[in-house]
Amino acid sequence: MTRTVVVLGSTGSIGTQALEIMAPRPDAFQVVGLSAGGANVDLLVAQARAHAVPVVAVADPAAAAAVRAALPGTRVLAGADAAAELAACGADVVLNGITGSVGLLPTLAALRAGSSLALANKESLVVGGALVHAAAVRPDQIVPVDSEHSAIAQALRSGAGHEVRRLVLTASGGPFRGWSAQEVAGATPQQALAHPTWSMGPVVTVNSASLMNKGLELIEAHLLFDVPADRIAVVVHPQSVVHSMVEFVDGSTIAQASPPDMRLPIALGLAWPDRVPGAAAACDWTAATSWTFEPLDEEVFPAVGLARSAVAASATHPAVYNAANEECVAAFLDGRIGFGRIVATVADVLADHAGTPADELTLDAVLDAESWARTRAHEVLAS
Ligand SMILES: NC(=O)C1=CN([C@@H]2O[C@H](COP(=O)(O)OP(=O)(O)OC[C@H]3O[C@@H](n4cnc5c(N)ncnc54)[C@H](OP(=O)(O)O)[C@@H]3O)[C@@H](O)[C@H]2O)C=CC1
Ligand SMILES: CC(=O)[C@@H](O)[C@H](O)COP(=O)(O)O
Ligand SMILES: [Mn+2]
Repeated sequence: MTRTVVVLGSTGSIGTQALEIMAPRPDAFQVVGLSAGGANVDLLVAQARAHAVPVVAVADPAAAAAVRAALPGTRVLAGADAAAELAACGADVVLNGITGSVGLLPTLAALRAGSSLALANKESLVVGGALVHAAAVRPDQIVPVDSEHSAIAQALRSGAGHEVRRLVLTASGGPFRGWSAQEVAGATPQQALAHPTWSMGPVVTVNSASLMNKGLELIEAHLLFDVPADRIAVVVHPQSVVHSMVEFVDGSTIAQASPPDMRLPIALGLAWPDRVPGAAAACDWTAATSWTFEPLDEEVFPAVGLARSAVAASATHPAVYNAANEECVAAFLDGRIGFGRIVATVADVLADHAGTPADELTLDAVLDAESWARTRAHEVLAS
């Protein structure tokens, strides 16, 4: 049966790969909506034409006007709420490939509309926490696309929840693996954007370099799989072939392995629970190869430890962790601060946050915490 699919963030790394998967498989997928910020109008227009998409949502109003002019006969939604409006259309699958916590309202809208949510936008789950689960109208509605969480979801097909001892998230270690704290503090944007194994958008790439990505993923795994943070380990695996593991109570570990290629977890997210034949290449077992694993240097990379503290502190600390980081990454990429200030500032902002208990969590509390964290991050950076 053909699935109708909305792609949010269609012009980004996740979005373009999703369209690449769906284009040659019209019997399996029909693209019924695209959304983007508006920075790449020509690409968005080309995508809409290539897939004969009836509705396009664009956050930037001026870019939306340009898209409307280029696509007569196509419905164009414009403005900050456009992605959420599109996400609410009731498609079979909504792939959220937006970057940043601006993806929260579209995530909630897709779930409330009953769509299967193929979730690459980890930030929306991290910041929304229990509110995201509460928006779901049926079990298993959220299908992880993040490579580690897709790996865990696949490994969990092998055993019941009560048999799980712990989850083991793999981390590439990023471009600064093995560097001293002093060297990391002085890293340039060019160095931070040179990921050793993955080609991704700029924000997640910088987050990989600071290990903030792994901190976000620890919170994401805790929320997705309902496993306490102290039963989620992080291990550095520089080859990025083992995408994560589940350790079971009898000492067995199930790992998911494939060459680093997001088309595999994206395709599985779109077709879940089915696999898409030929989505990506498998490991080549005829060539000599080595996989290595090493502990994370938590002194040089304190971001994962900070994520654990954020989960323990209150229901809004994860939103603060993410929002402060988003502001710092933007400042770093603009050349306004050094790399070393990113995680240090997130730590300072977290320490200043009063927090909201889990039983008092509301959307307003999350949005207020985010807004406070962004302001506080700028104050810390200016001080
Ligand atoms: N890339 C990867 O391999 C992986 C990514 N992820 C996660 O997936 C998400 C997307 O990452 P990635 O594809 O790398 O990011 P990119 O920066 O490559 O793409 C981001 C996309 O979001 C769009 N966008 C930005 N703001 C808005 C908005 N307000 N409304 C609608 N769309 C918007 C951008 O549009 P425009 O072009 O107009 O700016 C673009 O299409 C992130 O959460 C990331 O952490 C997770 C695992 C792997
Ligand atoms: C491909 C993917 O899922 C990214 O989130 C990836 O995890 C980044 O790599 P590291 O954060 O492990 O460096
Ligand atoms: Mn990941």
